[in-house]
Amino acid sequence: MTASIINGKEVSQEIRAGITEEVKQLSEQGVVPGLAVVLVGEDPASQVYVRNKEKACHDLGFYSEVHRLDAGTSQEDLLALVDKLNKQSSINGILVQLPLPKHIEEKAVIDAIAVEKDVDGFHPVNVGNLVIGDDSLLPCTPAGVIELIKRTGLEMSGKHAVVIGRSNIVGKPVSLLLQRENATVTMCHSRTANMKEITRQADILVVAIGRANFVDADYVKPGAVVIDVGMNRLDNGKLAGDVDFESVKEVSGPITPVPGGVGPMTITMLMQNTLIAAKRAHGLA
Ligand SMILES: Nc1nc2c(c(=O)[nH]1)N[C@@H](CN(C=O)c1ccc(C(=O)N[C@@H](CCC(=O)O)C(=O)O)cc1)CN2
Repeated sequence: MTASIINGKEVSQEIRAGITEEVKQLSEQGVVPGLAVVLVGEDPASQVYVRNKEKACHDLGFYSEVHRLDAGTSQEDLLALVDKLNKQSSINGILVQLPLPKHIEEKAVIDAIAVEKDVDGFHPVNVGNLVIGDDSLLPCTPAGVIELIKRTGLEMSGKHAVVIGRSNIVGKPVSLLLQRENATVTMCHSRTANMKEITRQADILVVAIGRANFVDADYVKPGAVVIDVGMNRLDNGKLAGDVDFESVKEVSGPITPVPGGVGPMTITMLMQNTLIAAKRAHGLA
């Protein structure tokens, strides 16, 4: 039997409809959420993502600023801009598009963003709050993964979730968020022995290993929910996930495609975080 497909675009639209409503209500109190996006250099994919963020702000009624800086911009100048945005009251969220050019230290820039404006959820204080279970701005892609699993109707509590990948921006935070939902979580990575034996026990399988079509049907327990966070650009220009969708969908339960699965959720959760940050800034959350 072929699995049902989890449509990330549709879920995004539903969430955005809710955000639009909240923005309308906030505007009656004179509050407009504001997002600043900073892009350094001309990476083509980053340019597309930044344009999409700008469009999302426009569509949802947010105030937005996009700062496009030369590839040769110094770290000092970038930090000065972040400092200025930290102090700007019309800005509730600051996002520095990654990757940055090699001469700029990513960590120095992330650490410089005010914790309450860190709508990427990458600042060490937000990461620490996530670890100890305190309120924090959640990283967008992992938050999107949890939202998509919820939409399948599967109760995560007590289920075995296996996460393939241990990156700071996806694997680690996703595993923490799954634990928060009371799932029993196992993490696998490039050095895991007998990976298939472990993944075949998963009721929920989240794949974020960065290798095109790595997971095939042999890795998957029949009926398991499969979430593919991979985005690999192939030599033919096409986008492939970390999951071999055609093979896996024959055995799995609900499954996300690439494109059209987790990807669209990333920008939507960013907008959600900016809304939360704006409400907190005005004592409304
Ligand atoms: N500061 C940040 N930088 C980067 C992040 C991030 O969350 N914060 N994530 C990625 C890029 N990204 C958003 O910035 C992003 C990636 C992919 C998508 C998306 O909608 N993907 C589509 C396919 C798009 C395509 O065809 O290329 C999909 O999967 O359907 C949105 C946002 C790295 N940098």
